Amino acid sequence: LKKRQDTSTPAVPYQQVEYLVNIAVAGQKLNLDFDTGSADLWVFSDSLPASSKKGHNIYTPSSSPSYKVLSGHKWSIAYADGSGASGTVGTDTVTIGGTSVTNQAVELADRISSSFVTDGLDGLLGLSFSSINTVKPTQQKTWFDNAKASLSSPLFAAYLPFNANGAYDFGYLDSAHYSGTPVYAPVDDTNGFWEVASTSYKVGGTTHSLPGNTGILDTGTTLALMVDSAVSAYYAQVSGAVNSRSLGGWVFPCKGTTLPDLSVRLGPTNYATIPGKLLNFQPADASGTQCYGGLQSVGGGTMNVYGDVFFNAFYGIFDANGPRFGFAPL
Ligand SMILES: N[C@H]1[C@H](O)[C@@H](Sc2ccccc2)[C@@H]2OC[C@H]1O2
Repeated sequence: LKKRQDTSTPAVPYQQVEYLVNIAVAGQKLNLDFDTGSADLWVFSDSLPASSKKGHNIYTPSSSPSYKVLSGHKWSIAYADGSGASGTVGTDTVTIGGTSVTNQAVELADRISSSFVTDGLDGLLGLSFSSINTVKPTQQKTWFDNAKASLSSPLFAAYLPFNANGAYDFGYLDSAHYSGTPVYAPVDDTNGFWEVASTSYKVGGTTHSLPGNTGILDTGTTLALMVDSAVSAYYAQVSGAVNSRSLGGWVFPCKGTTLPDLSVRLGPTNYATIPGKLLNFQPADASGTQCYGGLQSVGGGTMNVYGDVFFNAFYGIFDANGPRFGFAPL
C-alpha cells in the first residue's frame, strides 16, 4: 500500500499487500475474497449456525472494542453464480496492508448459501462501485471508496498469476507485477461494475464483432464468460470440443489439444490476448479424458465477464480517476 504522503507525519514506507486476501477487521484476521464484481464487505460471524462456521475464521463483534452496531440496517446479496448471503450491519476498523479505514461498514452474515461453507473464504470484500452495495436503509461504501483519499493515487491493481502467489496493490502500481506499458479503457460505472466496451474479439486469425457488447472485470469470477456467439466461435477452433450439459459447459479432449489464444477488445482501441494455455481450466471428469474450458457461456445478454483467467495473463488496474481500467501483460 502506498499512502498519501503528508508533511504532518514522518514518511510512511509503503507496504505491498503480499497476501492476496488476508485482512484484519479490528485485529481479527480473516481471509476475504477480493471481489471487483460486488460492493459488500461481509464476513462469517458468530451468528451463523455451527455447521456453517466449521473450518472458517469467524469475526466476533463482541470482542472488538471498536465495533458499533449500525442499528436497523440489513443486507442481502445474490451473486451471479446463484450463491447468496444476508445479515446485519455494523462498523469497525478494517486494515489492509498498512491502511486502516475506521467506521468501515462490516456486514455480518447470519445466513450464507452452501457454496460459501465449502469455499475456503471467511467472507468477501467488494471492490466494485458503492452504488451496488446492498445495505438498507442507508447504502454503505466499499473499503476502497473509504480508503482512496488516503492513498497516494485513488487506484488499486490486481496481480493474480497462474499457480503463484498474487497481490493487490493499493494506491500504486508495482512495476515488478507487469511488463511493458499499461493501456487504458474508459469505465462506465452506470451498472456499478468496472465495465468497459468490448465490441470485438479475435480467435484463429479472424476478428468477430460484438455490437453493443461490454465486459466487466471481475476478480470474483473464476473463468471468462462470454456471449454464446463468441464461445461457439472459439470452440469451433478446437477439435472434439462439445458443449456438454452433463459436464456443465464446453469441454474438449485433454490429450492432444492445443487451445487457441483469445483476444478480447477492451475499450475503443486495445485487445487483450489470453494465451490458449490459460484457457484449460481443469479435467472435467474423474478419468481426465475431457477438460473443462476456461471460456464458458455467460448465458444471455451482452455483458461479458472477464474473470481470473484474464488476470492470470494481465495485471489489472482499477483507477477511480476516470474511472478507467488499465492492463499490462504479467
Ligand atoms: N463477482 C462474483 C462473486 O465474487 C462470486 S461470490 C462467491 C460465491 C462462491 C464462492 C466464492 C465467491 C459469484 O460468482 C461470480 C460473481 O458472483
